[in-house]
Amino acid sequence: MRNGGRISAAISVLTDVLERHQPVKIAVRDWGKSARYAGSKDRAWVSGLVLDTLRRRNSTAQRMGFTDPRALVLGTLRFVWDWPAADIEQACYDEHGPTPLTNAERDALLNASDFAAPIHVQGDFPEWMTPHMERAFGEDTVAEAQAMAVRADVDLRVNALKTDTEKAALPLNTVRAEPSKLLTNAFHIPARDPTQREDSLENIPAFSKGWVEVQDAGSQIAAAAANAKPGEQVLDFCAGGGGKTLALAAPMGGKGQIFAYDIDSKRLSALVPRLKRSGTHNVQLVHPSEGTSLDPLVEQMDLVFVDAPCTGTGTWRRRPDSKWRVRPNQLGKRIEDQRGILIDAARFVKPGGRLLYATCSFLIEEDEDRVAEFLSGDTRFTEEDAAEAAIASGLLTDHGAEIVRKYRGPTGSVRLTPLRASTDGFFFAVLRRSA
Ligand SMILES: C[S@@+](CC[C@H](N)C(=O)[O-])C[C@H]1O[C@@H](n2cnc3c(N)ncnc32)[C@H](O)[C@@H]1O
Repeated sequence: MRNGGRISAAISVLTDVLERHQPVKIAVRDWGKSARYAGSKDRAWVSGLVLDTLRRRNSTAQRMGFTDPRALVLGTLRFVWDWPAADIEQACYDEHGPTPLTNAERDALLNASDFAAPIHVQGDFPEWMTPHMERAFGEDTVAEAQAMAVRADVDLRVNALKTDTEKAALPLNTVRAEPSKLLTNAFHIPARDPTQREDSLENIPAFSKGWVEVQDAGSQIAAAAANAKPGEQVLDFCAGGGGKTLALAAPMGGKGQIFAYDIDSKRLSALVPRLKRSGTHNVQLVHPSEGTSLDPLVEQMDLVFVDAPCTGTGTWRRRPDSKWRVRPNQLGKRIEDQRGILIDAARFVKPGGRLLYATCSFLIEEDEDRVAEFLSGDTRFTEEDAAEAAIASGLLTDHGAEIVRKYRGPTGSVRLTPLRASTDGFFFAVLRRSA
């Protein structure tokens, strides 16, 4: 496809996302079905342009003076992809390209000067979130938010059940993976350019052999802070697709037991092939819909891991559409969920055991507030130093240790962000039940 046709496709996909509230993946898939002539490179290009447009939606709208999908896509080409205005004008004359630029659009594209704007525009986040963002980040709000408005890097966790970092390094050369700066058992791949054709990570042999798993370094560090040990009894209470389950299983070396539970049984099914690929044999799935029950596990667990459902604000780099979908009432609903889940999950911790609370949200309302409220209602638990717990796993590099100590809050929990650590936004706290 010529670029003009791709730009038209991006405008139509973005219209579906913004006006019909379709997730980007679905909207691109639907467009791909109707555009049989489009190859995988075209789909990556269109999807990349739509995602970048969503990442910088507010600031691009401000520069363009319009908020419609066409203005946003054209503005992204100019202000995010750095296309000269003349190239955008030219692409409009390609076969299937968008209609020619209006004078107002041309003026906006030619005027690339800096602009003064409120912080939700500078930081490209929904206006209603301003007080929440400022509560979490204070004067760093714009810088933190801007670091969430770029493409995400990709991290790979080396699966100790199958290989080690040294052996995994060679086959990972093909995907430009570099050793992680934060973790000794991980690799880091700089954000991919959607205009370049690159191998899908899931097609590389190291992935299909179960040597590596795609997992953000923030998520890996939260799992490290749980310090799951061989022989322990572990409950992954919100196991979902099992990212944390697998990361907890690796240091256990097949000894002990992990119970993977999720209220949504369907989500657990994604875990089955992942367990097989990773060579993990000590995980039992607990499906609420199949009548299996957690009751026998009450007060029996050395470790209960709560990867709580949340607004997912920490993943805005990867899922920029979710940034514009989050609403105050959803935040309220998530807080209610987190409150109930913490109380429920705590029942399974044995005396002396630990409860790890994690979210992929940077909102204090979903993080520190929830931990503080839980602790005030259950005085058997006290908070420990989550940074030192992560370091004790032996999985952090010196730099990783420095980062978790630097971003440890006054009560011991840790919040990582793209700006602070080049990770997703991730929060984790370690709570210990008295013996
Ligand atoms: C952040 S996701 C978990 C991601 C997963 N741990 C991973 O690493 O891939 C949160 C999960 O909590 C589950 N959940 C929501 N409410 C729950 C509840 N009351 N009890 C248990 N799980 C719940 C959701 O179905 C969702 O899969």
